Amino acid sequence: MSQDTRSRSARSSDAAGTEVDFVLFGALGDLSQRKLYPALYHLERENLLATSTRLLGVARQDESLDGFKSRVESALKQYVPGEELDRASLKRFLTRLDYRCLDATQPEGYAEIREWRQGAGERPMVIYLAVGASLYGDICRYLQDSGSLDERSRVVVEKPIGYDLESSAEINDAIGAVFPESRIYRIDHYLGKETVQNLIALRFANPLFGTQWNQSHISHVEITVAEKVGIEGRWGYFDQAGQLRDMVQNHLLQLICLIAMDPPANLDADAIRDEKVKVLKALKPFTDDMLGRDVVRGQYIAGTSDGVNVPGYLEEPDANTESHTETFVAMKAEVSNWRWAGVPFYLRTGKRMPEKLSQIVIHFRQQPHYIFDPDQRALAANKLVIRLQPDEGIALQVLTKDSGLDKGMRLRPGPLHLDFNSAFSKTRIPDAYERLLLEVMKGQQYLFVRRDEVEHAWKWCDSLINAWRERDELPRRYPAGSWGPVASIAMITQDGRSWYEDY
Ligand SMILES: NC(=O)C1=CN([C@@H]2O[C@H](COP(=O)(O)OP(=O)(O)OC[C@H]3O[C@@H](n4cnc5c(N)ncnc54)[C@H](OP(=O)(O)O)[C@@H]3O)[C@@H](O)[C@H]2O)C=CC1
Ligand SMILES: O=C1O[C@H](COP(=O)(O)O)[C@@H](O)[C@H](O)[C@H]1O
Repeated sequence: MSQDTRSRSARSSDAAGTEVDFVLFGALGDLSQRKLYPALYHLERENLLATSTRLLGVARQDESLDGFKSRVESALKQYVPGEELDRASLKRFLTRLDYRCLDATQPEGYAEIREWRQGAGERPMVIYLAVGASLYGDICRYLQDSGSLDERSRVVVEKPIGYDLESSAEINDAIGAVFPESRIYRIDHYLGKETVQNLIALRFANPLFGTQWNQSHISHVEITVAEKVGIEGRWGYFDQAGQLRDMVQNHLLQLICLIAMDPPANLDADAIRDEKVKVLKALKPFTDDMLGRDVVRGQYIAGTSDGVNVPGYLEEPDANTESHTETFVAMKAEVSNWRWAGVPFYLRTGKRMPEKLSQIVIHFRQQPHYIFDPDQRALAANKLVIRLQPDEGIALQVLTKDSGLDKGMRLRPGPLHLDFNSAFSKTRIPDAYERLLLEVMKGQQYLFVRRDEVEHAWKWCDSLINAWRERDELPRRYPAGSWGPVASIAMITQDGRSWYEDY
């Protein structure tokens, strides 16, 4: 028996307590194919799905059960690396599947779900809404009216919830009319990423950082979430959203929360979420004078990606040639509280950048009195680089003496580096959705976003969106394959700083 197989069978008991049935709305959509089936397959392979667990796929297309299974199998072949796709696990996974064609906006079809659940015994039902947020309210209501739910049913909803504070409140009200907050799981998949989880461990398990984590010791924080991809056939959705709603309102603000929050009293979901809400409330609202100076919007034009010519945003399939939607945003944010006053949080995120890179850089302040070579003064500060993807890891840049007889006391910056892949090479780093689905099955909410978090995040983003609208601010152009508009570099250099570039 290989070590891998042994460790998988050793874990088979872990599935205890996770018996659920999944009902997946949006079962033929992009998210299900690319993320949800691969994640569930991996849980299957790791023996983390209870034997009794079943999955009912729901979508509008008329599809036979065999047809559905073969579409799921194709998705797995496409999105799971060949060496991780084994026959036995695949077969087990496919036998769990069932499919119903129904239009979620029509109440009649929901009796099928109630019937499918008959005989499920004590297994709670997890309803995963991988459909547009405008359908969430109807689906919850019709599930309830059809008698498909009980007091253990849980609902998982995808981001973005709404378009602004008002629309998100309407959607949350509609979900909340059926499910209590304790059974609503709002996904932000960044919270399931390994290194994001590690932020909590790093900050609150290491006294070294605990004492340094404030404005007395940190000069500024950078967060870069660069995507190499463009719109990938999602123009219809993306053009209504833009990068601010698609990425900043959720993923980047969650990262700020985890960096900036005070230590929670314990690891309970609400203890963590209470602290995150305090950060969101402390975000300094945008004022008119900050717009030109501290915020840059961009939209990509044609350029190259890996040496191949790629179209601009306005030339993508389905594009509207008049669109002013941003595909890039950079900004200087501030958390106005005791711990962080005066510490800029520089954020940037965009599509069609030169590479896929998500990282946080914490820049520590320099020593109050400097005694080394004056030419090296700019080097003399520690940086903590937290790499979310690719190559998950954490590196602390420290200064040591350059070795050699002729070097005197010259400084050399170098990393104390923890590379997750080599340090923990026996363990595959699970995808965020695997962890999140597992937590839903266990009924644990600490990696999910509470309603007030979503709403405070919208409130802050709305202030910026309204300001853009009032000023009729157009996005600046940047070529695909570049790091965004030149103005995003000027935004940080005006403060005597630069984006960290040791990729
Ligand atoms: N794709 C992604 O990478 C991400 C997506 N999300 C969110 O996930 C959700 C799904 O996105 P995505 O998978 O991209 O969307 P797609 O458009 O690819 O898929 C939508 C799915 O919903 C089904 N559907 C639509 N309307 C109905 C209806 N009236 N009744 C029943 N089924 C319906 C479609 O069924 P049919 O095919 O039969 O029409 C299809 O299976 C959205 O909320 C999105 O914002 C969040 C993060 C990332
Ligand atoms: O939620 C979303 O995230 C993806 C980026 O996720 P990542 O895990 O690949 O960093 C983004 O492409 C998509 O537009 C957005 O909706």
